[in-house]
Amino acid sequence: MRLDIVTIFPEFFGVLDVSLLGRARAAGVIEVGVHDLRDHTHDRHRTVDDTPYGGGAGMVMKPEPWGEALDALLTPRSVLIVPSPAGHPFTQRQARELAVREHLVFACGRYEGIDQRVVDHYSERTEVRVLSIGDYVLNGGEVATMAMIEAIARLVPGVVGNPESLTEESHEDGLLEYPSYTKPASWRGLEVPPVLLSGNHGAVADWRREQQLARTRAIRPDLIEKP
Ligand SMILES: COc1cccc(Cn2ccc3ccc(-c4cc(N)[nH]n4)cc32)c1
Repeated sequence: MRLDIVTIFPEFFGVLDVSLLGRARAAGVIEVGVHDLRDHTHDRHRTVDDTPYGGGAGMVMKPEPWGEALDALLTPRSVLIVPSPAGHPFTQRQARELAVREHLVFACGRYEGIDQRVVDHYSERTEVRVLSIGDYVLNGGEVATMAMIEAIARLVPGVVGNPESLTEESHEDGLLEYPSYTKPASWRGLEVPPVLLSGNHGAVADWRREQQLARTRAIRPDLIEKP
């Protein structure tokens, strides 16, 4: 898999060399390119934003630098991912879908966002996903991109040491995960649920499923599909 990130803060992504992704890059499983949007400006001030048509507060990112930057990166097999508070929810299902794709290009906006014509233009000629990581507003797309890259990269074969650990996670089966315990069996008067010490694997599996359902009903009833 290749990831390309376009941003006005390329230094933000330096951490990708040390995280989980660092090992994946070292193993050649994932290639990452970080690109400064300002390299695609041609004025003395390297301008990437301007005032919004129709008035209003803040600034909007100009389409021309984005067009030049994305033309240089996108191929017909790419997926262009545009983080936005107005996007479709980024979910574990999205992460699974994107983890098997060949080339992801992340467009990290700032200010009040990117001129809409950029999404409109590329939607005509490639796959574009405008995605939100949650119902809150960040200052730009970089943090959202980092979160999505981590969620996606860990599902790419060869990135995580033990692939089995990926199957029993929250949201993998549509439910929240069960509570986990380790030694000591008793801590500050709190005991590990006895079933987990029983050695009865069937009873443990049943208990864990019950815990998943109870937790999901209590914390995220929206995840339980209505019959
Ligand atoms: C576009 O509308 C906006 C309105 C007010 C501020 C901003 C700031 N901003 C700029 C680019 C950008 C990209 C992503 C996000 C974002 C994503 C999520 N889940 N929250 N926030 C926020 C971004 C944008």
